[in-house]
Amino acid sequence: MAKPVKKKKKKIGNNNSSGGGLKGFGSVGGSTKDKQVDIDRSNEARLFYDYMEEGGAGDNFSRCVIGNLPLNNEIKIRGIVALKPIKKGDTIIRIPYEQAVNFGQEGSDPTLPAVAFLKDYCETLASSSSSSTDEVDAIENKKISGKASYYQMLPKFQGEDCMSSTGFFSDRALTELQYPLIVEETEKRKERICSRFQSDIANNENFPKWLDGSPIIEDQLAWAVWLITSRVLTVQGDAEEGKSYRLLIPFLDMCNHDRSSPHVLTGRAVPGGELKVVAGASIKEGDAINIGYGGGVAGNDRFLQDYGFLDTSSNNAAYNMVAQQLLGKRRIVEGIGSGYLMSESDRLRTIEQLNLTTLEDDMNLLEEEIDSSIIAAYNYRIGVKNALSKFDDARK
Ligand SMILES: C[S@@+](CC[C@H](N)C(=O)[O-])C[C@H]1O[C@@H](n2cnc3c(N)ncnc32)[C@H](O)[C@@H]1O
Repeated sequence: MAKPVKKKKKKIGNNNSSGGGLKGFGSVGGSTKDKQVDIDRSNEARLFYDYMEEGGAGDNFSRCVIGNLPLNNEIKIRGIVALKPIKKGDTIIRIPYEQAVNFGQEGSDPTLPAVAFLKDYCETLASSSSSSTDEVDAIENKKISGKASYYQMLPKFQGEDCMSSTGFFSDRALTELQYPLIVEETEKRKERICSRFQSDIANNENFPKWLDGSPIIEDQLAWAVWLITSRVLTVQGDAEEGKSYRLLIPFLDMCNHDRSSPHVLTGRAVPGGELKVVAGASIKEGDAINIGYGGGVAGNDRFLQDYGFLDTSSNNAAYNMVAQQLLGKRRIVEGIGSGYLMSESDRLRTIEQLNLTTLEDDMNLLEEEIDSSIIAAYNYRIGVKNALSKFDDARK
């Protein structure tokens, strides 16, 4: 009897595949190389692509993949890169709603979704690698599968990325910002983390353990809060329901920020829905697929607290926004005083702090400094002072 012909499952990462699969793994053409993009060919990434394909999102990887992209002349960061030209108006990324992780309705306290995330993260990774607590071993032996393969791709606890947000700054680095409202909001967020940790985790014997079996510590909740503020998107639900939800959207959450990005985010948090990035301009092979964070209205006060980097795109627009707040010409977007103009007393005490050193002093201090948080603090106050002086010059 003839053997039944088995339908071969198309495997992502197979270099011979055309269309679907991960065409780019071995075959990205010249321009990607010219742009110095290293495509992520790790086992971890392949397992993640398999998971996405199983959930119906495999077509994305014929258009774009994860790579390390040059951010400026010095460093590269992980992001999404185009594998082929994409026309304006075409879909770049398309993720079924069912593959997103929904942390409930939008709200101003990030510790709530962070607790939900931390619980899911620990449970998902524990059940996936139950026979091994060693992450590397688990990946190499392909024990990581399903959603765990996505969680495995997230920036790690105590990794460099999260340490650059103000929640992880030393007291000295916070002081060096010369910006009291950031210091106060950071402290308020830390207090919230502390009380949420006590109420929902420390005294809850049913809360899952960390990956190595030890009880969860407060710093792990702080890391989860940073993951929420830096990666979760607020997406509207059903049009009639009128609610918005906080979604962690695999793959789409690997797009970096560029204020001038023309690409558009669309979609709804509804069963059967799709979350998309649509090309707002034509894309060339090797281009980074960036999106604009913070709805285009967030300044560097928010970027440093929520994402852990300073936005210098679009002629330092993110610094100009902070300067406009300080001059009473722009409302505060989020955090302390949200929705209002900065009070006169807050403006005065901030300007007083910024006047403690001159721009020249700051540039000299920056040159000597090696601590990355203090470097970020100096860069922040230099950026704000430069923006303030531009407005001053314009007034003269
Ligand atoms: C939504 S994630 C984007 C993907 C992320 N690079 C990754 O590897 O998972 C947001 C984080 O990426 C980094 N990031 C995004 N855009 C950036 C930019 N323009 N400059 C510096 N870091 C950026 C920051 O660490 C930020 O908190």
